Amino acid sequence: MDAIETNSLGRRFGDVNAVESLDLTVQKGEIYGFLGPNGAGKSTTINMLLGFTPPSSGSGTVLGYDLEHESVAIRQSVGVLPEDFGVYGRLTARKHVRFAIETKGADDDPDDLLGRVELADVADRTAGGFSTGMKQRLALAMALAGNPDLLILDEPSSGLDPNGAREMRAIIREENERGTTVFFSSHVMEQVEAICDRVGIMRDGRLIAEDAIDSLKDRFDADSRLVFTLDTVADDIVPALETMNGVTDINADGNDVSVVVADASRKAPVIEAVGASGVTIKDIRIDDSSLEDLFATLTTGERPTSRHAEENAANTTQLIREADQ
Ligand SMILES: Nc1ncnc2c1ncn2[C@@H]1O[C@H](COP(=O)(O)OP(=O)(O)OP(=O)(O)O)[C@@H](O)[C@H]1O
Repeated sequence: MDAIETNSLGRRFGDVNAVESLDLTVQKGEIYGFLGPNGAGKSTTINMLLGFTPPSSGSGTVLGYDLEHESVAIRQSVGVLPEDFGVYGRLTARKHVRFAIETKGADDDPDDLLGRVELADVADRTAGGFSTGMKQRLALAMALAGNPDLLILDEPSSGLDPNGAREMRAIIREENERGTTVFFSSHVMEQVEAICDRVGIMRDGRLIAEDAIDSLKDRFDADSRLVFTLDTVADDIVPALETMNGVTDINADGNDVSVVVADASRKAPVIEAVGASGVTIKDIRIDDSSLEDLFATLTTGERPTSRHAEENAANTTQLIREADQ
């Protein structure tokens, strides 16, 4: 049994097809990133999964429960972090969590749940004075009540600074390592690339791609760019590279030569060819397509226009990966 399965699930609001013919499969134990720009249909999908919005067509199950007829059981079994979560300013963190435990009819120790989100030290403080990151983590502690097999997190990192987002990712990973399936929606691509096993990308109510991130990059011809800084650019180097198999674009600018290859396996032959041409390579920079590029390609049909934006995206992803290690 999959954690989430939908079959041709759809929801219309008047003329708007908010979600259309959605076939989604989230396997047990995975971290699944549900991506899409504003208005793509992510929240409507989550609301249907939780039984808050009835579907106009199709069907689905969450943890084996039918989403139309067993939504109470779904809400009892799933931990949810809603996008618009608000705290009760005068209640302590512990009281928030105790409330969630009682609502679920569970018997967790509130301090244990607060410890799992790094809030044990502030259990007696009122939540009104918490930072955005602390509020998000408090909401996550509440979602953990009842030891859910599935966590549905709607934009869990929204409004967080890089440190807050990193803490959130570490906690999500820990919960996943305890065996919890995680389904989270986001439009922050780097967050998803840094943590998810698989992603599904929504556009205009439809799931336009679903796969492991690396496979998605392969499938959508994500390219790699090599930027060489040479001691001198010999006249024949650009024509020689142009004839190489897999090279799709070349630009020479001063002593910099930038070469785009269609897939990552073509990088090594290009580096060898430049080395063998007799020039001295002073520096090589490699930019692999990031999920940000892929997302832009899939959701707008265009590659990012600014090289700078691409570099930023690649660098940010790298920084997030390094920071998480
Ligand atoms: N209650 C509603 N009544 C009318 N239209 C709605 C309603 N809820 C959603 N929609 C429309 O359905 C489409 C999908 O919206 P949805 O909120 O699911 O997208 P989303 O991907 O979650 O976007 P965001 O990232 O902005 O939250 C949008 O065109 C939205 O305007």
